[in-house]
Amino acid sequence: MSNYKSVLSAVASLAASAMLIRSITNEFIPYEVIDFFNSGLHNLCRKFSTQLTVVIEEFQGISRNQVFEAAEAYLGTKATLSAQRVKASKSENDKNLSFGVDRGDEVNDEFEGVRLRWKFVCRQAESSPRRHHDMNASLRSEIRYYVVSFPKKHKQKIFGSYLPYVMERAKAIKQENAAVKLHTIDYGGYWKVPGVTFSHPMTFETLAIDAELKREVVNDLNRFVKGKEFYKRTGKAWKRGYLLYGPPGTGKSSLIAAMAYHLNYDIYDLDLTAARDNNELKNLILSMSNRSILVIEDIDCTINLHNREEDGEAVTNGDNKVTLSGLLNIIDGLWSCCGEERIIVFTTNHKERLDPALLRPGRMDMHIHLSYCNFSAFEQLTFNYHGISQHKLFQQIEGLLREVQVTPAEIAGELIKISDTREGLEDIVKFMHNKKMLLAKTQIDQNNIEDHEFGEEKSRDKI
Ligand SMILES: Nc1ncnc2c1ncn2[C@@H]1O[C@H](COP(=O)(O)OP(=O)(O)OP(=O)(O)O)[C@@H](O)[C@H]1O
Ligand SMILES: [Mg+2]
Repeated sequence: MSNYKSVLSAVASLAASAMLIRSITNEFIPYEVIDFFNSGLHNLCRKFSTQLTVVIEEFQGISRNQVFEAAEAYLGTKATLSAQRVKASKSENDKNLSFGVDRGDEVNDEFEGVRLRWKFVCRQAESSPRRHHDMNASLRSEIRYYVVSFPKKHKQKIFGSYLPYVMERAKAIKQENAAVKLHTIDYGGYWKVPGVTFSHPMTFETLAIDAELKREVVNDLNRFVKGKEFYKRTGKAWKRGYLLYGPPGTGKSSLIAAMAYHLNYDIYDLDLTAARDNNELKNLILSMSNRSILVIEDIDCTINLHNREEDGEAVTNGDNKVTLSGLLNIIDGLWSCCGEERIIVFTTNHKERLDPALLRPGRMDMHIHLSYCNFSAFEQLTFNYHGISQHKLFQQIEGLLREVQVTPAEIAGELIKISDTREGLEDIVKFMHNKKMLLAKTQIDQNNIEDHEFGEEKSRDKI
C-alpha cells in the first residue's frame, strides 16, 4: 500500500514539475527557440520514419487549392466505404447526393498495391503574433487541410500517377454530378449566365427511333468522348458535327436532348436570328464552354443559306447580318481551333434546301435521317407510354406502318389519349386506317387534277 502511495506521489510531483517547466519555457523561452527544438525533434522522428506525409492545404494564397478541391470530391466516394462519419450534401445544380469526409476523420485508399491513409484536419486559426505574417490565415477562423500518408518508397508512384489520377477522377465525378444546363442568347448578344437547368424528359432509353440507328448514334458518341488520344494523334480538332434531318415530329429535338443527357454536356441553343452579325456569332462561339453541344435548329429557316457568293455583303435576313460564309468560317476556322470536346448539331426539315457547302463531307461528320415511325420505334413508344411489349394488334400495326407515314409525335399523341391499352390500340389502328384512306383520297384527287389539266392542254392543242 505504502509502495502504491509513493508511486502516486512520485507521478504527481513529476507532473507538477512538467507543468512548471512548461509554463517557465512558455513564459521565458521565445517561440522561435521552442519551435526550433520541436522541429528538431520532429525532423529526427521523420528521418527514421518509413512513411511520407503530404499536406494539402485548402488555400493557396487567396485562391482555393485545386488539389484540395479534387481530394474533397474524390474522397467523398471513398468516405462511404471506410470513414466513421460521412457528410452528405446536395446543391440545386447537383443531380445526386455528394458525400464527404467529416472533420478529423480518416479514409483508407489503395492505389496499384500501395496503401494510403487520408485524414481531414480542421483547426482553429491561431491569432498569435506568430501568424500575423499570414494575412489569409489570420482572416479565416479555421484552417482546413488534408494529409495523406503512404510508404516513402512509393513517392514516385504517388506523385507521378496517384495524385494526377485523383485530379482526373474528381473532374469526372464533378461532371457526372452536374445537371445539364441550357444556355440561350440574351438581348446583349451574350449567353445568359448562368444557364437554366435543362429538364427535357427525353433520354436514349425513351427515344423511339429505329433500334439500329439508335445503336449507331450512341456508339458514335461514345467513340467521340473516349477519343481524346485519337484526335491528338491524328491532329484533328476534338469536335464532331451532326446534321439531323427529317419531317416535323420525328424526334430531332428529342435526339438532341438524349445526346446532352448521355454525354452530360451543356446545350448552347443558338438562334441565328438573335445574333446581330458574324462578329457577334464569333464571340458567342468563343465564349462557350468545353464539353458542350452547340445547337442550330431549323437552319434552313433561320438564315438564307443560298447564294453563298452574294451573302458576303448582303443583308440576308432582315436586319440580321449573319451569313452563310460567316457560319462556315466558324465551323472550319474558329470552331476547329478553340476549345475541345464540342459537338455542333444542325437540324432541318428540308435537307435538300441546304447549300451543298454545308453538306460537304467533313463539314458535318454524321447525317442522321429521322424518319416516320417504323415498328421498332412504335414498340418503344407503346412501352414508354403503357409498359407493354406485346399485343395481338401489333402484327396488324406493323403492316400498317409500312403503308402509312405517321410520325412518332403523332403516335405519341394517340397513345397518350389511351387509358386501357387492350381497347385503346384499336383506336390507333383506326387512326392509321383513316390516315391511309386520306392518303389514298389525296392521291386520287391529285391524279384527277393532273388528268384534268392534261385534258385541257390537249383540247387547247386541238384548237
Ligand atoms: N422519336 C421519338 N421518340 C419519342 N418521342 C418522340 C419522338 N419523336 C417525336 N416524339 C414526341 O413528339 C414531340 C415532338 O418531337 P420533336 O420536337 O423531337 O420533333 P422534331 O423532329 O424536333 O420536330 P420539328 O421538326 O417540328 O422541330 C416530342 O416532345 C415527343 O413527345
Ligand atoms: Mg425540333
